Amino acid sequence: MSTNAFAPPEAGQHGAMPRRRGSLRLRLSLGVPVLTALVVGAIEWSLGDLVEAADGLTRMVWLVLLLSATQLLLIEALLLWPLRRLAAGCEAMESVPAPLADDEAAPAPRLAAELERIGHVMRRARGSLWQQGQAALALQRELTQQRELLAQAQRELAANQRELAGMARTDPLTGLANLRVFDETLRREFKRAQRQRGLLAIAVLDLDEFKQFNERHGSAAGDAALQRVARLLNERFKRDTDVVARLGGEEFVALLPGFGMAEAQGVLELLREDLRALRLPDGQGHLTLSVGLAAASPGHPYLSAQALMQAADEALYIAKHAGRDRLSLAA
Ligand SMILES: Nc1nc2c(ncn2[C@@H]2O[C@H](COP(=O)(O)OP(=O)(O)OP(=O)(O)O)[C@@H](O)[C@H]2O)c(=O)[nH]1
Repeated sequence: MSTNAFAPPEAGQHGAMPRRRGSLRLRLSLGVPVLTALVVGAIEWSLGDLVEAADGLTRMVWLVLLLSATQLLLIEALLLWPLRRLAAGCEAMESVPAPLADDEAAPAPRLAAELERIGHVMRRARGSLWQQGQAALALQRELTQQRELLAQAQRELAANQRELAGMARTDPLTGLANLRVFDETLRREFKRAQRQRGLLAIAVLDLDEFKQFNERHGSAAGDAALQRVARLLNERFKRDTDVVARLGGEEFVALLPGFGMAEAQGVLELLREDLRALRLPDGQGHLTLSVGLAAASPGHPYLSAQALMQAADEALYIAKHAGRDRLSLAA
């Protein structure tokens, strides 16, 4: 039996097992009587005279002893010895295999090559993982940049929306409220004045002969002049309730809640003085204003906001036709 209990079975060994079991049975059933008879015969033949001389009982005892000894030997040889080998084999299979001796380590070169191959695959896998990690980091950086760009775009969009909303309510050249805002405010303040039996004045202001100014000094100078007049208006009408707007071209309007004709007239005269004092660039001379003023009060009511506005417009028309650079009061 091999010392290596884990050695693979030799070819055909499994197939031979049933035959070996059959052979054992044959040996036990046929071999034992036959061999016993042969052994007894041989002994009787070799001890012939001695056996012949013995009496019947002694001969019988002798034969029984011989048979028993022979059968014991045969059972030992044919049955017990194979069983012992089998038991030894099973014990060897259950025990821990002994380490391979150096001369038994034949697969070492193959094992080393396999380990080398596995190491190579693991190094490649590690390199691939590192590359994927780098790619993920680059993607993360890109994502952060895109987020910053998106946040920047959102800020710009919000600013643009505010600007657009502002543009919808303001005159782009002067920054004053536009006609739409003025109309809303006029309707609101007129109703309030009616409700509270308060005062409400409207002044329509128009620069005189601005066409000539543009022709002499250019439209850029005209734009700058319009901006300076707008600043004067803002400075002069600076109460929270005052609203100054550009109606278009060189025409402006001031809505003065709580002011009657006298108060509004006083402020407008100051404004005309401001304009006279305004220093324009060399050679541009000075600007003058024509103003039409109308005021609603409990003693002088108007039917509607439009009627009040129309009265101020008519007063302006009178001021223009009276020679310009003056303030005209609505009747
Ligand atoms: N530079 C500049 N000029 C403008 C603007 N809007 C209108 N104007 C000019 O203002 C002038 C207005 O001319 P008119 O309506 O005849 O009025 P005016 O010359 O002031 O004459 P009166 O009002 O009768 O005194 C025109 O020449 C327009 O081109 C603007 O935003 N910028």
